[in-house]
Amino acid sequence: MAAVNPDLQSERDGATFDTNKLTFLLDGGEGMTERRREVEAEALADPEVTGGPHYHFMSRPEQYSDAVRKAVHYMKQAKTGKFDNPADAHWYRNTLWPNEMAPIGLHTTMFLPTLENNSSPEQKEKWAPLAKDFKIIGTYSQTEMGHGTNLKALETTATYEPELEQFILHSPTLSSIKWWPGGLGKTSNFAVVMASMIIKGKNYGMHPFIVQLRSLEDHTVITGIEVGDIGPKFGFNTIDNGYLKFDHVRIPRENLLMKNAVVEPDGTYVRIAKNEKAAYSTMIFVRAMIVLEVATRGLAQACTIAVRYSCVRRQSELVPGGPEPKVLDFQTQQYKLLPVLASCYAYWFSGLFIRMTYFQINYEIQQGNIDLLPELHAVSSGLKAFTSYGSMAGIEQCRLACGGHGFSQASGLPKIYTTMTAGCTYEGENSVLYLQMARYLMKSFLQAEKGETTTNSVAYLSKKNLDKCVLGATLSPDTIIAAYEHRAARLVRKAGLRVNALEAAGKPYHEAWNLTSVQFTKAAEAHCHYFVVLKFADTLEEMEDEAEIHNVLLQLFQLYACYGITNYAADFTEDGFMSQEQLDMVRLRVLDLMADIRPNAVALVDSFDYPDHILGSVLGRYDGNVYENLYKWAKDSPLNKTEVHDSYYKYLQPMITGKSNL
Ligand SMILES: CCCCCCCCCC/C=C\CCCCCCC/C=C/C(=O)SCCNC(=O)CCNC(=O)[C@H](O)C(C)(C)COP(=O)(O)OP(=O)(O)OC[C@H]1O[C@@H](n2cnc3c(N)ncnc32)[C@H](O)[C@@H]1OP(=O)(O)O
Ligand SMILES: Cc1cc2nc3c(=O)[nH]c(=O)nc-3n(C[C@H](O)[C@H](O)[C@H](O)COP(=O)(O)OP(=O)(O)OC[C@H]3O[C@@H](n4cnc5c(N)ncnc54)[C@H](O)[C@@H]3O)c2cc1C
Repeated sequence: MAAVNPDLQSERDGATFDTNKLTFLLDGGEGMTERRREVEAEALADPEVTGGPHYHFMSRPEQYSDAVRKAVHYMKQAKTGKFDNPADAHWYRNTLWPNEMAPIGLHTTMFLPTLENNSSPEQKEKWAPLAKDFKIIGTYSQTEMGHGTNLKALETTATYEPELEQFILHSPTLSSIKWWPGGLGKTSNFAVVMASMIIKGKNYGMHPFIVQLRSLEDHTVITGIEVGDIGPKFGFNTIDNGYLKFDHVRIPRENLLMKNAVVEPDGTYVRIAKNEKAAYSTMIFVRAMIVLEVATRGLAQACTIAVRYSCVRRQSELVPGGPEPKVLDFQTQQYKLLPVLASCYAYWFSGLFIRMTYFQINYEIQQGNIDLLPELHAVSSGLKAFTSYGSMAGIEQCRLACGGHGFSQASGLPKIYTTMTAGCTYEGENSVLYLQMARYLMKSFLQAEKGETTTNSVAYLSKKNLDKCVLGATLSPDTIIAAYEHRAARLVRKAGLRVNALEAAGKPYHEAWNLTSVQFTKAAEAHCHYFVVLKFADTLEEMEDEAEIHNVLLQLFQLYACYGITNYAADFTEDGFMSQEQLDMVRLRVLDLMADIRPNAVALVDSFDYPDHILGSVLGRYDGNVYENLYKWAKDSPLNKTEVHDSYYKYLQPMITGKSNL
């Protein structure tokens, strides 16, 4: 192993805390870290994982094909039961496909969970083992060319025919063609297809059906089905997002997944689920997972790259005539990166929270208690939107902080960005999800107005909030939380009152809502911001015996909160809640906190504990040996395989010399 760049080593030597211990906290315990490292180490030692062709030097068809090679490698091992623990499987896949979508990604994250959570016990017994053993490979096929958001408008029909006890799947229009599902184009042989169910002329809305798409013998497409890849995208090169068209394809009645609703042989429809949105359950699962597994990890990787590089990169002068400083010593560079680093930690703790909450509430839902479903739907929707947007913006900030080299694929940042930014759109477009949360906020506001107590994430709405901000220079968590509560409660109330006023002025509710929806998305964002601040503070409060780590996390918490206040200053000040003096103090504290955190910046990103293979970055290498590896990267570029490129003979030579050697 090459010696560590002294500029990076000195950073590590100067850290005030043990990075390992912080890693344990992030992973959820020392045992979890150890197990993750074991899984990663095994994967990293396997040439099938690390030895393939260079991702960036392949064409897209090659990238897809190589990802399928890896998928087969994964499936062979999974079949042995090696990855029966979901966490192990997850760590292994992250190492196998760093910042890439696996062609079987939808199989593991949506197809299998939908079979498990939406099937009757008999169906589960039939289908889940086939899927777990990869005897069938499936995807989740919901979105259509014409509709992704508005699920009530899905046009694919599943029309029941009692005589033959079959459903007939059909795509009646161009816009009804299924469009986007991952792994659909070339990889999957099965899909859960979401279609509007029609019985005796009545439309019962979207229901899940399990449908075979391709032969299990030779992968040829089943008669009546047309399926293919939708072409190159902004990113997601390794996955075949696909299209799917049905021409009166018949499937047995039993292929309706019947946990939530049953269709009897004579066509009688029986609803079982207490909540009519039960069929939406897989989306809640994925939204809850996106917060930590997509948004936060993408941002943490980008931060690792940019912070390490900023301690290796020397440029310009700080002291006139003096040596070139590390660029992280410029205050403006700290302002670019350290608030983003603080966001990473803030999102991480909310991600841990929503993951745990999802599993707890889903367990209750499976037992038939759906009381907390609206809370889970609202919080998972809001946090997905809030963190994916914050991460997208933060990754771009990291790229800008790396100057010219940030623009190279060698930085690893474009790949992280394009993979992560898709998370702002898929699984519910962010504005749409904020508006879902807003519905919940509006209801809670009305409850609070009636003097009822609101609970869980919206408990603060029925509390008496402070009229004046008591935030002082010590930035105690309680005063920070109170400020964020006040802001969110005020924005929710303002939006709620406007809806009421517009209605009172004669507007129908839907119009009043639309005319208030910008305010409501801002209120939802403010609510999420408060919630993330709160979960960070809760983590600090629950921490045991780790004074050094507590210290640096408290600084990050304060930086996250103060930076948020300065960015949304008007929200905190315009009603006279926070004074100009307090705002000025907060602005200065941001600068002080950056100076306090600066010596620990590298240790804070090291604590994320990403192996170089996962980062995929020359700039963010653990050893900091950036320049020699940038040079090597360039030499490996396919354009440098020959001294004179073919295009010279084809185009330039005839123009320059008037003759051609071809
Ligand atoms: C220890 C380590 C362990 C590690 C293990 C981890 C393993 C995890 C690995 C996973 C890792 C990462 C995952 C990333 C993988 C990413 C791949 C994803 C690829 C992408 C896939 C997709 O995009 S699939 C398609 C997704 N599509 C959507 O999201 C569509 C968005 N639209 C909707 O959801 C709805 O149509 C919408 C909510 C917008 C409106 O619905 P509609 O039917 O019109 O309903 P409304 O009338 O508006 O509302 C009626 C009431 O229903 C409530 N409601 C809506 N949705 C839900 C819901 N889902 N659940 C509950 N309730 C819902 C709504 O709030 C209304 O209620 P109200 O009371 O009337 O207000
Ligand atoms: C990379 C990627 C992977 C995907 N994978 C899958 C998959 O595996 N399976 C699958 O089924 N789907 C998948 N999708 C589809 C994805 O779920 C949808 O694209 C997403 O839900 C957004 O829906 P849409 O495309 O219809 O956007 P639209 O709804 O058309 O959004 C366009 C604009 O309209 C606005 N808008 C729409 N409705 C409203 C409203 N009610 N109020 C206010 N504004 C509104 C939006 O905010 C947005 O600005 C994937 C998409 C991507 C990009």
